[in-house]
Amino acid sequence: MSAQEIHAEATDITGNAKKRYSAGVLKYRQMGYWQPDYVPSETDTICLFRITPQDGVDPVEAAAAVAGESSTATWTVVWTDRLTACDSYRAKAFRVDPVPGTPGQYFCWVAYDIILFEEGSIANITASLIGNVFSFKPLKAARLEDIRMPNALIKTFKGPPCGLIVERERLDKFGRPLLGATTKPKLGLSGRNYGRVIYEGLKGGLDFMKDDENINSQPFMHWRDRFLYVMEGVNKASAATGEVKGSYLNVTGATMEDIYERAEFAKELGSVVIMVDLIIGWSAIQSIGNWARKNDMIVHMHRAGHGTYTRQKNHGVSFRVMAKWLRLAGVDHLHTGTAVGKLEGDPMTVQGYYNVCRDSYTKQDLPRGLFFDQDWCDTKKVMPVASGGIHAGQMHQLIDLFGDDVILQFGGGTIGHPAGIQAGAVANRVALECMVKARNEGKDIKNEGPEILKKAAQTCTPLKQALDTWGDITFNYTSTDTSDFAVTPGVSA
Ligand SMILES: O=C(COP(=O)(O)O)[C@H](O)[C@H](O)COP(=O)(O)O
Ligand SMILES: [Mg+2]
Repeated sequence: MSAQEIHAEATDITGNAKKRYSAGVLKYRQMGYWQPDYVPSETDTICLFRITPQDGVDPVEAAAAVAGESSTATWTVVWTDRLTACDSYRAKAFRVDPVPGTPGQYFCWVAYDIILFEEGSIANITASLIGNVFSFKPLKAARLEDIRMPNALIKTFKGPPCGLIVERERLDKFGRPLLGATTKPKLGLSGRNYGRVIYEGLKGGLDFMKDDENINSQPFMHWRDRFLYVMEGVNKASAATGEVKGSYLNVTGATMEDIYERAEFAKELGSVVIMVDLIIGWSAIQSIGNWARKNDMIVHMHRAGHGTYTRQKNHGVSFRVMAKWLRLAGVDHLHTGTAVGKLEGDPMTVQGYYNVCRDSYTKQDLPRGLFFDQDWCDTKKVMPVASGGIHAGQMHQLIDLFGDDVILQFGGGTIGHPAGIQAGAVANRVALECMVKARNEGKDIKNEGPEILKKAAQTCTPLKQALDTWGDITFNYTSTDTSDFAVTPGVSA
């Protein structure tokens, strides 16, 4: 059946109210969820889903079902639709294209009226867009690839409590990426030993230290102990270096009451930053964002667990969508990948996540996985965090890929240094500063980077030791999540 025939059939049925609302089962496209002539309005949200229909299921009907199940539909006609402005409330699938080079998969575009979403609530948006529809039997798999949210919806969110511009002002650090490190081992250190690691890292030249994702309040170190020793380390290092220093105190806990109690104590101790993990959930993230806004606190967001649903290309949600929602929900830092480190990340796809965090206006950029223009309406910018298996020997690649507005975090790549933690931090700071200087002088750091590092190492033993230890370490594996398009139509590569 051609698109015109499908459209004619749907119009015929929707035009005939008796037939449309007679009890029984109709195809989703006959119920009005497929409208190939629909032109999305300025206030619509547009989603791009990648769908894999079951064998024998018509892709157009599958797309209509996605629109139906993520908005108003159920499996059969219900007369109560007629008690509503159902023509507006229905989401509309309006375009279906085969995924290039991937038989059996289709991209489908679905438009949602603004009336469908509660203002300022990511929980509500996700309940529709990545809710029941992902378990729908006629689909083998589905993935929310990208989303365009209208200005009217964007303006209902408060966004990052601090934002990257104000963060730099509070820290008094400009013109270079910030440096951090995740404390290792992840679990098991006592409070006093933990505080020592914090001091060493900051004193050696890092701007931030960081709690790991799974450290909360275990028997080996209760949270108050951790906070007290960490802040002792932060204060001593600030005094010794004359720089503002911070350590992301992980306030993640079992309940919102625990989270608030930990955040209040972090504030009382004078910390500039707290941390939460994605696993606390959307409502908790928005709540801690509100708390941070009131208390002038930077919120660091770790994203542990996202790979369970963002990594596979055929099912789940793209991290670019998660990044858009997290920016609106209200976080200041967001782990967005390294491309060169130990964890999943195709360089172009990862750059797409960075753009979503830092753009004032995101332009369509298919090679980076960005399907839509997105106006951020002056929502503050999120500081992206590159972390996971990176070391000083990759400094040129990291700066070339991500620029200055990024936090580069070397956990093992600081604490595993053969001459100790301070030496690890010195190596990273010297590698960073020599690379920024070279770039500012107009050097081609992408190609000359290894030489620039080698030269700096002649007068910096810790950097020499870092390069000798890790210089050859790479993680060259095929990425799972890559773009389906080499170039954006109309834009030369
Ligand atoms: O502990 C680390 C990194 O430690 P190390 O520097 O020793 O590898 C973080 O949990 C990862 O960055 C998370 O991954 P992502 O940043 O991709 O969410
Ligand atoms: Mg970790």
